[in-house]
Amino acid sequence: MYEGLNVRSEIGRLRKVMLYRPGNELLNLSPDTLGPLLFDDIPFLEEAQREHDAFAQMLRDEGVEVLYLDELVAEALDAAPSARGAFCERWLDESGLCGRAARRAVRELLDSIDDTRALVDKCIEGVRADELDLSSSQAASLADLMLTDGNAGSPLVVDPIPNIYFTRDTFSVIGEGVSINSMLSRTRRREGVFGEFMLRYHPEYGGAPQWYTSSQPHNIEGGDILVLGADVIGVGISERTSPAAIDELAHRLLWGGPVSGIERVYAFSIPHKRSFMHLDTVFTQVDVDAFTVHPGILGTLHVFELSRGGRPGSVRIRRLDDTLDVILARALGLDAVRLIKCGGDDPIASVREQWNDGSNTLAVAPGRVLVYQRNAVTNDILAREGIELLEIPSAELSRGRGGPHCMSMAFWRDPPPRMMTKVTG
Ligand SMILES: NC(=[NH2+])NCCC[C@H](N)C(=O)O
Repeated sequence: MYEGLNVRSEIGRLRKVMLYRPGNELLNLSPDTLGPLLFDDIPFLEEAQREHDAFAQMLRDEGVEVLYLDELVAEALDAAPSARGAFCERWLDESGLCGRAARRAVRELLDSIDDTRALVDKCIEGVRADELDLSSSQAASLADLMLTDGNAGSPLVVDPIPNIYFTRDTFSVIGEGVSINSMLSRTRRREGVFGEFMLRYHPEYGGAPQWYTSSQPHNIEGGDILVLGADVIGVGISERTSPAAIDELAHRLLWGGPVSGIERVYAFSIPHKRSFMHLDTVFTQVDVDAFTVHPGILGTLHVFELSRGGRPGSVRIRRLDDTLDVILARALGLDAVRLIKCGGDDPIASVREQWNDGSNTLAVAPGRVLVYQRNAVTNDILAREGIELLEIPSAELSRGRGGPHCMSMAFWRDPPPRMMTKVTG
């Protein structure tokens, strides 16, 4: 049996996590590209790195092994003789480069980098025209000429991949397998290449069962996937995740070849707007029976429960329109859960702090969570509710619109003290 990954809750003691430390890709952001690259501002890189290092150190101090995405990808590329070349070609296919000569020149640039981790980081950083040996005499097409003459309107020939520090999104560990997600935006689809190669070739993590693959046509993003218990997950039907993708993921989890252990999938319909970008911006679990939530989600929700139907291969869908606390209690097999409102009852603090990921927390154990320090109102309330907080400095990291949960992909968690598997009602 495959034994590299194991996540069966959001709160069991965290043993291993994958992060990515923001790098030079943030220096290739410019005011004109912020929109398509899904950033709201340009972070000050040095400070963002200091904050990220503090985040990683807090995790290590909690006994968590911290892995870095670019290091894992480099190890994977070094593990198989043809992997590096195949990776470069796949990355070039996704790069948006059109000219043949430009593509050749970028490939030469990549081939000139000996160290594999430096190659991976270069692919994340983006490529500027002035780094290439590409004069108009070598141009092989109109697309090349536009680049060499500086007519393309940007000094970059390949865009950076700035959202890669949100390691939650491009693939998701569910049980012992992964969902390799199919991202909605062009900029984030390019992140998929890194996870894909890592999960194919890495000596330890390659070969995990795949519950979804990025070649499937429907969009799904990891921020919408919450592993609520050993046999139950929640998925947001959101701007980024389509109901058709949830159908396919659920079918595979419930009926697929390798046994996933998943018996129920709860699909939560959430508004299609930036402050509700993913399910994990709306709520995250902080204790066995407690969640921090965006107050905008209180009220009746449209939720669907997917489970195995009577006939082989069929999926039963039950519509459960109810409030979040009732649905989560049902999903976890508890009599009740506590919902702790981001920003409490203050309408301004609640939207301000939710915008800065006040309800996006990462549990290292039941009742012990990492939060952004800047969300002081929410943090006070969490502390009063008995939650132990580890506060991450967050002036710069938060500008990418993601918090501790988005910035981490759990690889291994111990089972929580009480496995939550029973359906009530
Ligand atoms: N799991 C999350 N909530 N991730 C946040 C991702 C933020 C990123 N700027 C985006 O728009 O895609």
